[in-house]
Amino acid sequence: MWLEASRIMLQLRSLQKVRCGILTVEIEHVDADTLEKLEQRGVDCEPKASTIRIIQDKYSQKVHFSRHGIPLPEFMQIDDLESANRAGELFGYPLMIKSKRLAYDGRGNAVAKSPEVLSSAVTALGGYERGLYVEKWAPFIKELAVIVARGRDGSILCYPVVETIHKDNICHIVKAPADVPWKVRKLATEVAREAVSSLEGAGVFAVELFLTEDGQILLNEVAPRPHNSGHHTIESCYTSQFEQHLRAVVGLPLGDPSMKTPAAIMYNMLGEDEGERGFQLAHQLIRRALSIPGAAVHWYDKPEMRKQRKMGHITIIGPSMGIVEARLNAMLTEESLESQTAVQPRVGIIMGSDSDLPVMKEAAKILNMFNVPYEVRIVSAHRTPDVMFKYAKSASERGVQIIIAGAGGAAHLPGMIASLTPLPVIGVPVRASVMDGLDSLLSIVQMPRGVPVATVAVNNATNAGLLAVRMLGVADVDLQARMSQYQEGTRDEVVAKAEKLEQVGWESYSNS
Ligand SMILES: Nc1cncn1[C@@H]1O[C@H](COP(=O)(O)O)[C@@H](O)[C@H]1O
Repeated sequence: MWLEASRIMLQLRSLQKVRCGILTVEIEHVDADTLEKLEQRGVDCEPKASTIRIIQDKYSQKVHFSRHGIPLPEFMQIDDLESANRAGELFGYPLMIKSKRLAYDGRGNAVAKSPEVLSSAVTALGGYERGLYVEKWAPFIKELAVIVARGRDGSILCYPVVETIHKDNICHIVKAPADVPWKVRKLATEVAREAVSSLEGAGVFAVELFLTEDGQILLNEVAPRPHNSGHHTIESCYTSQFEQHLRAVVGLPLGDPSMKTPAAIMYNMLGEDEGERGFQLAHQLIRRALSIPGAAVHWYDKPEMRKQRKMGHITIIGPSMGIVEARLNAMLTEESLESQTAVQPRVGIIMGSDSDLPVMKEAAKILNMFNVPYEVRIVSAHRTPDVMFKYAKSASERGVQIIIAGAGGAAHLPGMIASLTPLPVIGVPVRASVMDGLDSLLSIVQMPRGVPVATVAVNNATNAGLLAVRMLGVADVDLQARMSQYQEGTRDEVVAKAEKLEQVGWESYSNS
């Protein structure tokens, strides 16, 4: 049974497009035979009554979640103008009016900015008969989403929290991971996990959330299926949401949901125009995407092109969010990628003054030797504190992975930089004109607990460069192999010198 299940899963995995609901495997381009086999193998191909109610009726979904104590915007059902007005008085305006059923991609939602426009907003949604409810306006600063996988045995795994950026109520861009503090990511994951734990069924669920200004996470809704906010996982995670869904439904162990690349952006290709013109515009974008590093194009091959219709998506992955954003801009603006990402340094070499350059250039020489891209800047903690602040804050976003900071005298630069960035900082005490560099050494090495600076010997920027290469080597097998080679080289040099000393004796060795 197990082998058969994995065989079916592998067969299904190779399919381009799989659409599933909870315990529903609705697969396009798959012969009835495979579906029959799934059923034979115990996969329910019909949704369960208890879960379908939650899927189809969003009001019931909200009632369900509020009963389970999941944080939600306040909501209530409206059946006529009287109850709608009552809701307006209770929640205030703007008031979010939602259709209970068939609401997706911005459809089935309307905003009433004042009591006067309540009726027209309701009419636009198809009237009270359609089944409506209202929600208190959630003053969110970001929309987040978490794909949660739940196995047949109830095991649960969460994908990284993403930020979804909407345009005209339609998902436009998904950024993975979301640029929010760690504690917000943790809270969002907890809320998503709780919401899915309260449901029945196996599969992947997309949990859409609001982040409010005061750091609260509110649940917006749960889509019980693979979702647009999880498309990036195809390229960016060890297990894509589609494979995960099949694993969950078939009853196999869930796969690793973590990201295998530091950053990803999913861009939805929406129809820009009707018909042929729309196809031409989409194909121009695809052409540009094909020249962008890390970009993967997914075209859904829908027969008809309509304005604002999702026709496909493009996922771009890369070593940092800043770099992925630059790639996206290059794709959308037709500017050359070089002008957007002229330098993609992995190491930043900074120093307090140009007088430090004769020492600090040795770090650059090492990075040259190992072909590690770097940038060199003069940033003074005392003379240009604002530049220092900006540099430290933007470094990680721009793809810098390690900062080597050198300074002399009251050498506060490495420590201050370390306090402003989560990146590792290597400090180089530069010997200034007095005290033989002891002042610089102590200023850099005596950091308070909680803010580490890896301090090398006075004036030894060579070691700072080598340490940076070793750090990068942890996740770069090529670089690590080259480091071993370098170490062998230094060893051979010493052995050769020792042999020579033995052969010629110390006197002629010192004179040579
Ligand atoms: N501590 C400090 C703050 N800003 C610059 N420095 C350091 O002061 C020393 C002397 O700098 P200058 O030669 O520009 O006077 C340099 O080592 C430089 O890193």
